[in-house]
Amino acid sequence: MYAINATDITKDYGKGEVLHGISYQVPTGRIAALLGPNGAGKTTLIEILEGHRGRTSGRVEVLGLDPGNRRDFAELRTRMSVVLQQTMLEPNLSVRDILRRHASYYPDPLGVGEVLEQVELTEKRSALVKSLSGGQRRRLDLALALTGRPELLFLDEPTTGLDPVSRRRIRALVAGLRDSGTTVVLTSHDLTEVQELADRVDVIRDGDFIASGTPDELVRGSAAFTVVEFAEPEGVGGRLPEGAELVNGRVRILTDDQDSVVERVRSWAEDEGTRITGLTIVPPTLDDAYVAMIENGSGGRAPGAHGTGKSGAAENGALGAGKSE
Ligand SMILES: Nc1ncnc2c1ncn2[C@@H]1O[C@H](COP(=O)(O)OP(=O)(O)OP(=O)(O)O)[C@@H](O)[C@H]1O
Repeated sequence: MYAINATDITKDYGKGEVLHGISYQVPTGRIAALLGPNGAGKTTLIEILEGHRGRTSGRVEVLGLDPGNRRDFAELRTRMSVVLQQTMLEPNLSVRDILRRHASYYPDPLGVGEVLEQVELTEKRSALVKSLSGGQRRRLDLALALTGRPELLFLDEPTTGLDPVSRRRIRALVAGLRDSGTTVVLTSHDLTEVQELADRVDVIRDGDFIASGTPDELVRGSAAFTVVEFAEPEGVGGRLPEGAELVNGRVRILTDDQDSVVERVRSWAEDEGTRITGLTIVPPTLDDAYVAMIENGSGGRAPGAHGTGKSGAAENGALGAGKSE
């Protein structure tokens, strides 16, 4: 079952296509992250899915409804929520009043107490909106989005500007939503957050998908390397293992096969009659993989983990985005 099933979407604002016949699927109850550089087409796609922007061509089903159809859109508004990066709220209303008013727009809203508890803002229920801190304000945005018990939630940079504790709380909240069956579409430039939360990631560039998969699949399939490092051994006269470089007193080797590098380093040390100390092995992160992907184009080391447009989506069961023929 897909919460979102969009095929062959094109968008032309009048100066040529910015989305080139792309397809995008999000299974129900998953957290899907949409990544891409500035101007890639993320907002355009998301707004088409939300029904806030028309498409030039293609088919879109969101919760089984067409957001481009006026009647379907009216129903969708009661079943999905959007949390934008910045929201305008009346500064002189209290948290409680703003939530009460918002609840009146939905057929079966959560109670104000319940939703405040969910976002851990209960102690601020009587506070005015203008008196909230940035993190508290972000939690109020989420509370508003959750009030209508959405089946689908679009979240734009949910934790930007928050302190680490607030960030962790919001991430836990989002993960909890998924666990209770809500589908979440996340746009974030914080790839640690994406790696932690997302069940699947789709990367868009210049209006086409260039990679799709789980965070692990994208990391494994990328051109990003594991970094093997150890302290520069004494008494080796500046000699280093093959492929190594010296960086700030540490010997560094970049590899996509850490086991054979570690083996090679061990036998090198034996031959040199020295000991390896301070060995660290740091696997690539989604951040590394993403940067490699954007800088190198769509090429990767593991075919099938990602690919261009249609092939990436079609060949791997975990994948969902691509360009349809
Ligand atoms: N209203 C508009 N009129 C004309 N062109 C637009 C409009 N909105 C977006 N575009 C163009 O469409 C392309 C995709 O823009 P979009 O905002 O979807 O990218 P994005 O991936 O969300 O970027 P960012 O990360 O910077 O927000 C860009 O070339 C942009 O200039």
